[in-house]
Amino acid sequence: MKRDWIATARTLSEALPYLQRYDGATVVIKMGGHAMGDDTAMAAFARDIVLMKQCNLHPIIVHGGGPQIGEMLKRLAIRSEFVNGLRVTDEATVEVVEMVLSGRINKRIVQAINAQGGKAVGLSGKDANLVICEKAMKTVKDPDSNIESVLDLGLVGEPVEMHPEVLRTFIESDFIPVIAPVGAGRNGETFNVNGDTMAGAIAGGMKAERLLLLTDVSGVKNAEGEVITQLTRADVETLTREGVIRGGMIPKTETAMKAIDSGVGAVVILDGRAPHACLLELFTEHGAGSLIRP
Ligand SMILES: Nc1ncnc2c1ncn2[C@@H]1O[C@H](COP(=O)(O)OP(=O)(O)O)[C@@H](O)[C@H]1O
Ligand SMILES: CC(=O)N[C@@H](CCC(=O)OP(=O)(O)O)C(=O)O
Repeated sequence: MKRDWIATARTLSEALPYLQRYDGATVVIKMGGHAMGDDTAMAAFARDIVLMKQCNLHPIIVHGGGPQIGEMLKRLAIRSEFVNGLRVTDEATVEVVEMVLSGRINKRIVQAINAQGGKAVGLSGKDANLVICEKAMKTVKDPDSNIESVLDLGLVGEPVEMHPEVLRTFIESDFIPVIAPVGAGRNGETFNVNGDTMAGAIAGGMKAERLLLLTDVSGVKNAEGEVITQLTRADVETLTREGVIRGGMIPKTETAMKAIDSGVGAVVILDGRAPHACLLELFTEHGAGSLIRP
């Protein structure tokens, strides 16, 4: 028993250099819909976020909710399809997307953080014009003919303008922002934004030290299924061309590249279902997942 206490004290002591490194740092944490666990796992995640804030880090949470949107669309008998990890979104779909993301999921996370003694505030890209979007224009290249075509994904938004002042105000007053990936259009449209894309835009706008993308795999895997611990831009391009990075991993790696170009210190793609994933990544030498840095 005594030895356990000493080990606990040693772990706390070993956190000192990391606490010093991240003192006052902004860390954007994106929790994917697949990484959201049951109430116990959510409470543990929320506790770790409150601990970070207590240690003078400034966590900003951006969440997804793809599987939960999918369930609701199914109940409402609305068909849905994904192209390159993005949901083709019509008017009926975007209504459901906003309801599920800004409503149920956002408030679940807010409540979980508040239950641990934090002060969380739920927002979407619409609040204070945080994230203004335009219709996403995605191009795909046919690998055989090399011909490029533009995809029409409907009301899928690409962030084009950020107004992060509201986040700074909240952070300075010790609030923890929890952001749903819904964006405002310039002509009153509501846009469905991929959660990773939203997290990247927020991290870029805030020049965050770290962007953590929490998902349901332990990192970016190679063709043999092994996690690649460090990735360069060239690695990402090759793996995507070869189809090893596909589906939901495409918006994550694209986001990582863009975030780094906008001044984010580093991006980590890691398994959010692992207990204390964020604390291990930030405060110990046992960081897990795939690290992408400039
Ligand atoms: N090279 C790869 N390495 C790891 N996962 C990959 C890769 N290519 C595709 N994936 C898929 O991407 C998924 C993560 O994306 P997604 O389902 O959108 O997660 P989230 O809901 O957490 O955003 C993984 O569960 C995996 O099936
Ligand atoms: C355009 C687009 O695909 N939007 C996503 C938004 C939610 C999301 O990104 O959720 P995850 O992080 O859990 O995947 C969607 O409709 O599913």
